Amino acid sequence: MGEQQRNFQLFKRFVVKVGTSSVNHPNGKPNLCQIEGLVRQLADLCNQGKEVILVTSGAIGAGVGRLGLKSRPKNIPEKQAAAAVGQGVLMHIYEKIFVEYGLTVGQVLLTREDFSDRRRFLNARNALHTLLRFGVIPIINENDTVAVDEIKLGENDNLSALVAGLVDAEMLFLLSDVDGLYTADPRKNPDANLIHDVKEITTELEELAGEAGSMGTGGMTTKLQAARIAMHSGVVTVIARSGKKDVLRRVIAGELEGTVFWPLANKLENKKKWIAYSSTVQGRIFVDKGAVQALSKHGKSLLPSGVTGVEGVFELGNTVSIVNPDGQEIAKGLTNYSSDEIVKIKGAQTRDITRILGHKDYDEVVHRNNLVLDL
Ligand SMILES: Nc1ncnc2c1ncn2[C@@H]1O[C@H](COP(=O)(O)OP(=O)(O)O)[C@@H](O)[C@H]1O
Ligand SMILES: N[C@@H](CCC(=O)OP(=O)(O)O)C(=O)O
Repeated sequence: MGEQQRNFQLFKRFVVKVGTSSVNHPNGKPNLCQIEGLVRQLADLCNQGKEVILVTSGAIGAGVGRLGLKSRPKNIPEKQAAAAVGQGVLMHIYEKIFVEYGLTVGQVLLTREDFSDRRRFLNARNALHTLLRFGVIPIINENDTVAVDEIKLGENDNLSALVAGLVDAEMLFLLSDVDGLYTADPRKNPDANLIHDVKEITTELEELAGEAGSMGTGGMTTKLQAARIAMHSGVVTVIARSGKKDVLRRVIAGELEGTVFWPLANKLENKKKWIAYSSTVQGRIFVDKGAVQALSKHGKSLLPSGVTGVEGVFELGNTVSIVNPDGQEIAKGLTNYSSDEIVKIKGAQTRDITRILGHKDYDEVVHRNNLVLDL
């Protein structure tokens, strides 16, 4: 991607995420004008031969509206119930409007586990690719009715970035009730300025990101998390205002709209993308300074000799976090040995693994092909 070359017309596959604040009015009733405008734009992209995947929030909000609740529920069972009602309301509206444009939609409800379990991840990927092959527009939301806290993402920014990685999209839109990322929350600071381009998500930038408005969940914090995942996955991400007329067409044509997050030069290959952002970390492996050097500077695998400790209970093939002597995570990877085995072989030479464990399937605790640095 050329320097600041804002022209995305050649892109074929787009993930468009629309937040609660764009889909619902503050009372929870659907914002039909906004939904209609969005569907019209998505339909027009399809008419140009492009593929679109819609990630939509708003089920809980719509459930609140339909049930006539006074406010958004705080406890999980009520959120689950509101989502069960609201998801149907939402899909009914989308289906009705998309059909007017001659397009077919398919509902896909995902949970965290659909990403963290490699088999389910590949299943979801196959299903989505098949929907696209059939010319269907997948409409995705988190499966709020069954997703309890432990398996919940809780907001759709991260979900949409994982979906963009899952379907190998070229561009991710995070449509919200704000023009993009500002130097401060524009609701609280009217002098804040819009940032047009981001090439790296630094800690200074993260400090600019504030909380959600009255309806949304994640605010700018989760949008930056999503942008980081997308940047590492080679996906261009744009935060823009959903209510602006023809915003998708204008951004794609290269107009100076929203905040564009540019992908990093070295995008992660598929398996590493999954290790870094989708899989669930099951434990931590502590390493010494020499191992940090070997991994970070010389692209080596992690050998038992560099391991100083283990935390958590995990099995062969699980994802682990690799931690330096200062307690900072330096990498994630798939382990070749269980936590019990690593306790026994930590600090040992590879030639001693068989003597200690009675078997040796691998020299490396984590092979460099299954290791992701620069998270
Ligand atoms: N630095 C910032 N730049 C822009 N918006 C910000 C910033 N910090 C916090 N926000 C808030 O984030 C809100 C959008 O996030 P959120 O309410 O979660 O929307 P959505 O439902 O679209 O995901 C904006 O309305 C804004 O008030
Ligand atoms: N899955 C939830 C979305 C939660 C939420 O508020 O998300 P967002 O508006 O993207 O911050 C729903 O449909 O209500």
